[in-house]
Amino acid sequence: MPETSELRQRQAEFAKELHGDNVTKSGFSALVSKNKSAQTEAVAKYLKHWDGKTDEDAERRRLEDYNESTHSYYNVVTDFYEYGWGSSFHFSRFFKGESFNASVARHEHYLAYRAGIEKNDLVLDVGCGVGGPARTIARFTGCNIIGLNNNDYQIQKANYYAKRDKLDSQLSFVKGDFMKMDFEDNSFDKVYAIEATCHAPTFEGVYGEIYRVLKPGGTFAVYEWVMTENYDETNPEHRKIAYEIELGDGIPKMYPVSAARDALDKVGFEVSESLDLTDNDDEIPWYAPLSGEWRYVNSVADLATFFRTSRVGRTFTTAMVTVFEKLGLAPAGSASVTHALEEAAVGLVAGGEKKLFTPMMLFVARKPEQK
Ligand SMILES: CC(C)=CCC[C@@H](C)[C@H]1CC[C@H]2C3=C(CC[C@]12C)[C@@]1(C)CC[C@H](O)C[C@@H]1CC3
Ligand SMILES: C[S@@+](CC[C@H](N)C(=O)[O-])C[C@H]1O[C@@H](n2cnc3c(N)ncnc32)[C@H](O)[C@@H]1O
Repeated sequence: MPETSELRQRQAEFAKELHGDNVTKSGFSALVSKNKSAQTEAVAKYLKHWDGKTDEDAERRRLEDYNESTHSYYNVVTDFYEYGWGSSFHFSRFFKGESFNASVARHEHYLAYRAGIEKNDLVLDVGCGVGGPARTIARFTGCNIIGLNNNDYQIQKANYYAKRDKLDSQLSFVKGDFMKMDFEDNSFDKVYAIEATCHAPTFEGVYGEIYRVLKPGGTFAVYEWVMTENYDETNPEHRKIAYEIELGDGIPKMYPVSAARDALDKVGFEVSESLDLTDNDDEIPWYAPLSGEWRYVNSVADLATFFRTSRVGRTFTTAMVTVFEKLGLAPAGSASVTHALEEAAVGLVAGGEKKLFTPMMLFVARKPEQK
């Protein structure tokens, strides 16, 4: 069910009740500052469909509730993401000698390069998070970016960070559902999406909206989350891994790469690139931080990140949050969020190791000039 004006208003009011007005906090200090009853409600809204079932009816319920479910997911995980990962909520390739932050930035630069983004372009970032990639790409290209996001808390943070970094003349972040955008047809020179459109109930729905708002001749570039051609939905072990990724990452349904590729064709794009960036012989795999393999650490600066993302670090965080919750310092339900995130980590690493899943299926597509 796409966003309605009533849903938009209700989500904005709920976000204010849950997070308050202070978006400068992150991590644990943000967690303990939440309105406790609102946080418990947000956790329940996120987890209500995750009952272990993968039958058609369960999938239908999750797909129908995609907007509220994803909005709730990011209400309860954003502070954990910033604490454990930073302000760019995506994976990247890693190269020896390159720091975690350098890898993240290079991954964003590469997408901007493949999208052909130029100075003064008006660019749409679909599912913009707290604006990490938009800040990097705006600095890298000199373009102007509008970030679209259906999570109020993240939009507030993104606008705050843009002002803090003196990028607010190039960047703005607005509320909206990428399945039903408020933008006019043919509004943007370029569009990109980084690990966001996988939250859509259908690729055709979100890609169709992206096609509509892109100018004729414009380019769309995306890092998409898909199951690879090795994935077999009828294989219980495979389906369990996909379910862990869906549950732990707030995704109503993980689709195969063919579904994304077919959707691009169906809505009218001319696809010039379709490349799984994990299909390589990199010494350090994209899931390295979640694997807990310390041999992958490239620099002292990365030790804190690798600790927080490793199984040991995740267990420590879960233990801390559990104690905070028992002492009444953290809202009820906070520990269950860390358990869901643990499922995400386990499913993502398994999906990566078995080559059943990729978080960086690169598609580059063009909207034809008007005939
Ligand atoms: C949800 C989508 C489409 C993309 C997000 C990709 C990643 C940024 C996240 C996926 C799993 C997340 C986890 C964490 C940070 C962000 C992710 C890697 C934690 C390391 C944050 C700290 C917690 O204690 C453990 C989390 C494990 C999962
Ligand atoms: C994993 S985060 C990636 C954020 C950002 N692209 C980055 O790389 O940091 C996915 C983003 O998609 C947004 N999102 C999910 N469903 C959405 C929807 N229906 N409409 C707009 N944004 C949505 C989430 O709120 C979140 O900001």
